[in-house]
Amino acid sequence: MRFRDGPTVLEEVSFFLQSGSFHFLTGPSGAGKSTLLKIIYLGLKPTSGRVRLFDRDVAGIARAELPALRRKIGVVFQDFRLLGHLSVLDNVALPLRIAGAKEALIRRHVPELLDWVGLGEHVNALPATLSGGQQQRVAIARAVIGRPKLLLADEPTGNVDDQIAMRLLYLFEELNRMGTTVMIATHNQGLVDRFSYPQLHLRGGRLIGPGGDSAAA
Ligand SMILES: Nc1ncnc2c1ncn2[C@@H]1O[C@H](COP(=O)(O)OP(=O)(O)OP(=O)(O)O)[C@@H](O)[C@H]1O
Repeated sequence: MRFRDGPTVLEEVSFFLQSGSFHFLTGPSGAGKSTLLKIIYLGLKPTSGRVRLFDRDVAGIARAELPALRRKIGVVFQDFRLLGHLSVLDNVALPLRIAGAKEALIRRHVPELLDWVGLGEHVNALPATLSGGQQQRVAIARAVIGRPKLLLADEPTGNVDDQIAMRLLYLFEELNRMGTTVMIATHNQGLVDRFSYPQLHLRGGRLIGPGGDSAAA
């Protein structure tokens, strides 16, 4: 993967995420973690190579199919991408509303989840009135509320203290137990080491597996 005339950012990155698996994507800042997540989310087209998503070669996917495919993916970007004119509750409810969920279910589940991520007192707030760490948790709640097939989270604990970071990891574990494939990009090695999930480690644009071998998972 290259950006215009820049250097190669990802090279010979090859791996397979088993459905229902949980992986950490680690590596130093600038290693290409965000770029890889964006490629998986089909937000970036790699300059070479092939991507298969949900057993389909993405090269054969029509642009019109992308929204439906992306709805199967919960994603937490580093810039959160919250809708500024909607309350916290309405931001988090969005995937459920798009999926046609009943309002009564939304009113029950969304506040419950917001409570779990420590935002129970902010359900009616607008995102701009929250701190960065709080906005990040809104983005996380929105990513998990619809129980996606795949969860991609980019530094989801980057702006919170240790206690909340563990709570968020438990949330991802719970989602994984219910069948979601999870991939968490982070350079918080201390947090990663508290869990025994496999790590895909990016260094110099290449993937180093748990045993130090190139690629494969
Ligand atoms: N849109 C872009 N245009 C040009 N270069 C880019 C672009 N996006 C990323 N890069 C470059 O690609 C490399 C990898 O960036 P990326 O954001 O994927 O790293 P990262 O591992 O996620 O880093 P961090 O942990 O700091 O978020 C960096 O050298 C970055 O400058």
